[in-house]
Amino acid sequence: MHELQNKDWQTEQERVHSVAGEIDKTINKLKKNTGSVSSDVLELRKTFWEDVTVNLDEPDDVIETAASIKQQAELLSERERTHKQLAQQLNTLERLKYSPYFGRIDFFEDGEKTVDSVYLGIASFMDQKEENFLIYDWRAPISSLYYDYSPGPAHYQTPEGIIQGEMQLKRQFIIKAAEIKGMFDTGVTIGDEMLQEVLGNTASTQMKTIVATIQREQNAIIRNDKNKFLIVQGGAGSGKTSAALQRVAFLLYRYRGTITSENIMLFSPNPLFNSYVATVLPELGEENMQQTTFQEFLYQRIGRNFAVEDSFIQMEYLLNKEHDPHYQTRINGIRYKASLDFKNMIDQYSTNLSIQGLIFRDLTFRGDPLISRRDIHQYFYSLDRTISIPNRMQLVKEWLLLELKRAMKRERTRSWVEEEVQFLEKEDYMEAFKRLQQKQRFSDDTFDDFDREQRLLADMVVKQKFKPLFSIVKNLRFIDMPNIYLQLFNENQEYADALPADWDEICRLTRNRFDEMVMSYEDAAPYVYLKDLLEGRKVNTAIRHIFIDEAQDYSPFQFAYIRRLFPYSKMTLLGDFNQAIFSGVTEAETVLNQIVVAGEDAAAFNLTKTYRSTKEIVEFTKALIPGGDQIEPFNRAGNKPIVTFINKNRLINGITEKLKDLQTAGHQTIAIICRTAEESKQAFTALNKEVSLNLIEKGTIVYEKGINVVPSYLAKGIEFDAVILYDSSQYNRESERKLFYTVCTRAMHELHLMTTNGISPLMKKVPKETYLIEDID
Ligand SMILES: Nc1ncnc2c1ncn2[C@@H]1O[C@H](COP(=O)(O)OP(=O)(O)OP(=O)(O)O)[C@@H](O)[C@H]1O
Repeated sequence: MHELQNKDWQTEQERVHSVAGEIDKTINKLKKNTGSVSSDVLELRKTFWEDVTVNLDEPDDVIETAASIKQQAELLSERERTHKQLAQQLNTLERLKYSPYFGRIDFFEDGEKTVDSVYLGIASFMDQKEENFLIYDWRAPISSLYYDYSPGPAHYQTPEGIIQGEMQLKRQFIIKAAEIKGMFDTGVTIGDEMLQEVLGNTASTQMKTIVATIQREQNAIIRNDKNKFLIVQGGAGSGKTSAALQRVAFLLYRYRGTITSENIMLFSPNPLFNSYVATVLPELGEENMQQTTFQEFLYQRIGRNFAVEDSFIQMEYLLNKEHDPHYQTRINGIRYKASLDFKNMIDQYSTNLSIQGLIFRDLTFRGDPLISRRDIHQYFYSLDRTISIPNRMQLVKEWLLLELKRAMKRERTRSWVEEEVQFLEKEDYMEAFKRLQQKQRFSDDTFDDFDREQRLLADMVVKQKFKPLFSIVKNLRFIDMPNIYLQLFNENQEYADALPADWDEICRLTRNRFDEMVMSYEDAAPYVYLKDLLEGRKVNTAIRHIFIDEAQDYSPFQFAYIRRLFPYSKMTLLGDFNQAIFSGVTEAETVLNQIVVAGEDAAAFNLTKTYRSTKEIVEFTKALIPGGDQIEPFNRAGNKPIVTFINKNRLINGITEKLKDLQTAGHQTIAIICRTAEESKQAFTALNKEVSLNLIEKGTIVYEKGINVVPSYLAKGIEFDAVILYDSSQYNRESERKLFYTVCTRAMHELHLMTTNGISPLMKKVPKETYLIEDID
């Protein structure tokens, strides 16, 4: 380091110490406040009832008591809120004290006399007089200069307009425990050195923030506040998920006061991924957004009677059951049910249902029909046709509830009731006695009392027996949804202009599955969509921004469904059509390669630089996919991928040896990726005798450092230091190319492909110089 640098380093280090000292002062002040607020909260909780005047003598007193309780509760919740905010602030300050900032820019604004030095960190921090920013939040308008420009002319956007000027310096820091560990003045992009440092680290089982090294193309996605729809296509490891999460943080900052983490929802591929990304926002001092998986979201709407398949069961079928006689029909069905054509068919069908064709269920009581499906049908279609179907369903519901009440009255005097009363438990008698007492209906005449009690007990018996019927009616389960849905699967149906060639077969297969009470994954969204059209479902107005990660796994139909439920929400879709592993097998359309938001306020982004894997791994993986030459690796060196020929009998031994070598080389998260869940289980059982490892299954919520055995489709979205493909020769169908690409791109530093049956045909076009061959057969 030459002298100037040395001097700079010293000056910067002094500033870090001084800022950390200031932060410390604020922390101490805040701690005192927090202390008093938390003792307020404790005290309020303890004395809650002492401070409330409870008097229930007169109606007026009751009202006053209620008001007094409400006031006390409001006071407590206000204090609790303050406490939470203070705790959050303290948390952020502690982080700032450890590492106050990661970047500095010197900006000479046009028309000003002095240069501003702007230091960027995860949150803003002002001096004690609250006059100057010692740290700027990375999301502040001026901070975008850091991500968008290298020294030279630069400008940034503020709500008031564009600010022009010249950037004179751009500097990056690595600061830990208030000590500068690294400092780089950067030229063109955000420091190669810094990225090298970050990306060269070992993989973590939780995703990390990238605020210090966000790249310009990523910044454009993160800060976009103009468009309703953002569609991001990006290669494996190009930072789509990272961009999504930093964008959440940006939106929370940009719209603070109007939206909170409660108003943002992320759809992610599985629960494991949910927990993988869960630490990013808290690291940035923000609360996590709402997280869900599409399945979870959908399945709340399907009755409990069905065995509901998830996308993983579907995937297992697609990978394992190639020789099933219905395989091709199922695939054709999946493809059609993913399309907007099918949605149009359902729309047409539902319009027709307004006039005719709805099917209802009998309401039966003690084995006899109480209200027949025909009566319900008649009642429904006697209602004014201009009333929407959901509104007519509500009217039917009200009518049925009345009918049930009438029927209940009739039943009370029937002999079965009297019989049942005999068998009531002692507790039921006590209950009846209590109720009579409450109603003060006991008279002096004990004979009358006996009669009254009997009537009340009869009431109780009847009510109990009618309870399930009331629940059916209230939940609209008198609509025979499965059969209404199945009516679509009719060879002569007329709701679509063009049907798939083997429509008859698709109909048969769909009906058979329903007969077995199995809801296939491809039917779930269409079924719920139709159900919503008939029953009505309130649209969600609380969610203002939706993020869909791994968007390539959503069909246009599923996306249309999500849009219908969140009509007021802005949406960011991120995905990679080369990782469309489900539609890779079925060739169904995905939301990413069909323009589902054509003609709307949408912006498209294409991320071609990739950061996860070493240059050598990327050179290999990009040759696996069409158009892969556009993918540009970040320049980080490592070993070439190794293809290992091995006899099937020796596979477990061979992998065990590799695992030992990889651990010796310091790799902390190692994945053995198998093609299916079945293969994962076998591999796990065999390897578990040799080394300590974990098995990841579809219900797995967190994964640990160490060695993990994981089925291909569950590895998506996450990354490992080293990846061993259990048997790469098994990826041999063209339809599994995307799956093969997805699993190979999970590796950050090392990729090993075991093969028991020659080189996978999917590697035909991969240049030989991009990998090494090892033969331990
Ligand atoms: N600007 C950046 N600075 C530092 N690291 C980055 C940056 N962008 C991406 N990365 C890192 O690259 C890796 C891949 O990022 P991420 O998972 O967001 O990519 P992705 O596009 O969602 O990948 P995939 O489609 O394969 O799931 C992560 O380790 C992430 O931290």
